[in-house]
Amino acid sequence: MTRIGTPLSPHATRVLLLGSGELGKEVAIELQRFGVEVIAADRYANAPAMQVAHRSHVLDMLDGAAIRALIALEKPHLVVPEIEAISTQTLVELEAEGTARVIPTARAARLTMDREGIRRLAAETLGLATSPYRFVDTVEDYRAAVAALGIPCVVKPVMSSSGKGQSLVRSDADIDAAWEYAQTGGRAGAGRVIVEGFIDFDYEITLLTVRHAGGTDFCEPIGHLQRDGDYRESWQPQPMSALALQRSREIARAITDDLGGWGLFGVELFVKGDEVWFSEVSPRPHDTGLVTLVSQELSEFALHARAILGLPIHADAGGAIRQSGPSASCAVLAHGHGVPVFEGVDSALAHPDVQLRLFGKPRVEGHRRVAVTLARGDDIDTARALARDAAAALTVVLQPA
Ligand SMILES: Nc1ncnc2c1ncn2[C@@H]1O[C@H](COP(=O)(O)OP(=O)(O)OP(=O)(O)O)[C@@H](O)[C@H]1O
Ligand SMILES: NCC(=O)N[C@@H]1O[C@H](COP(=O)([O-])[O-])[C@@H](O)[C@H]1O
Ligand SMILES: [Mg+2]
Repeated sequence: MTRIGTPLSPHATRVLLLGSGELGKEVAIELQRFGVEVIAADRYANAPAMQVAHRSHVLDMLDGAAIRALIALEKPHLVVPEIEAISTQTLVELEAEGTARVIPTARAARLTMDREGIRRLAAETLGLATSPYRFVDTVEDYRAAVAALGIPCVVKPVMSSSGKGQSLVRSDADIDAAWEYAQTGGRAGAGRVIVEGFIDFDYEITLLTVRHAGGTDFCEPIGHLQRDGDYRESWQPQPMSALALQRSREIARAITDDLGGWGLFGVELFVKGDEVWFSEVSPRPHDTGLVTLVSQELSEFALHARAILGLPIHADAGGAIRQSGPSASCAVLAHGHGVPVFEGVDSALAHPDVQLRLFGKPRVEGHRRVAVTLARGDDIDTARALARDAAAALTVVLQPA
């Protein structure tokens, strides 16, 4: 029997979000709908999820003592990581002490924080197909890895996300710049790098996989387009051969069973014909899964909220979560410095099958995703075109604070 209390009372069910970006904002909204007391934390003030939480905290989440103090103060029933950049070692300790229940598990947060942890688990322990890879710490070892894996290859800091510090080495001329970018673009400064052989896939997917009290279920596959290692468009369902879908589900089940716990995972896979490679996994809602805000009755955020609370999730006879038909999302990026102001919001919403989320990020310094457009269509191409057109109708003006 699952019980949920009343927020802001001694009987509250408290959830602490570690990370408060656009994905956490939607999770917070879904938890609010169940009357959960939501506490949002991040490295900066007025982060998107903080704007819809009961209260918030600003801290360096890579500082273990700060995480420990926050959990001692708030005594959350559940700790929900929303980004990778957290002192996950502290989460492992707090979970072992019985002080915190981490979603899905502290070990999953620790392994996926670092590309080395999750890659060695997937490829070496579970024997899943991945790109060939090497981890290197010095420029000499890096050059040897590029020579061994061949060009093209992909270079990434072990601690980074959304393509930060990532490059595709297409020729000898790119080798040194890719190393430099990996040393400066990672989230934890200079450090270890993964060099991956390039997979010449036909398409790539995110297979949203939800582990819940009643078992494991899958969403329809989400296709996506990435540029500079960051997502620009996603759509659902991605057409796939029956065999490729079956293999994708087998890989997703293997990796999520090993990580364990309850919650929604984004399993990233490369597909060529019937062949499938594991790329990486987020033990939390995925940016490409923003499309589920219009493509599913229960979005990935609603599924995450249900799963972590131990509530029922229902799949259809084919084993997939109910889906509403061809849908797409398009990321809106801002470039420059200042406070976003969105012009043309009415034009973006001129079509009846288009929706929009403006994240409310307080500032942009450089490049930042600040909104997403969402569309339904008779087919994937129509949905994608509608989402792109809506994004093009928006102008993000960056104003002085
Ligand atoms: N070995 C590879 N071969 C071909 N393409 C790759 C390879 N590795 C990465 N890519 C491309 O770069 C994209 C981003 O890579 P990856 O998911 O590892 O980065 P990330 O920084 O973790 O991104 P995010 O946090 O948004 O998931 C992939 O979705 C894929 O399009
Ligand atoms: N690919 C991971 C991803 O999309 N994460 C999402 O982006 C936010 C960080 O955005 P920011 O860099 O603009 O602060 C995170 O908090 C999360 O919501
Ligand atoms: Mg990725």
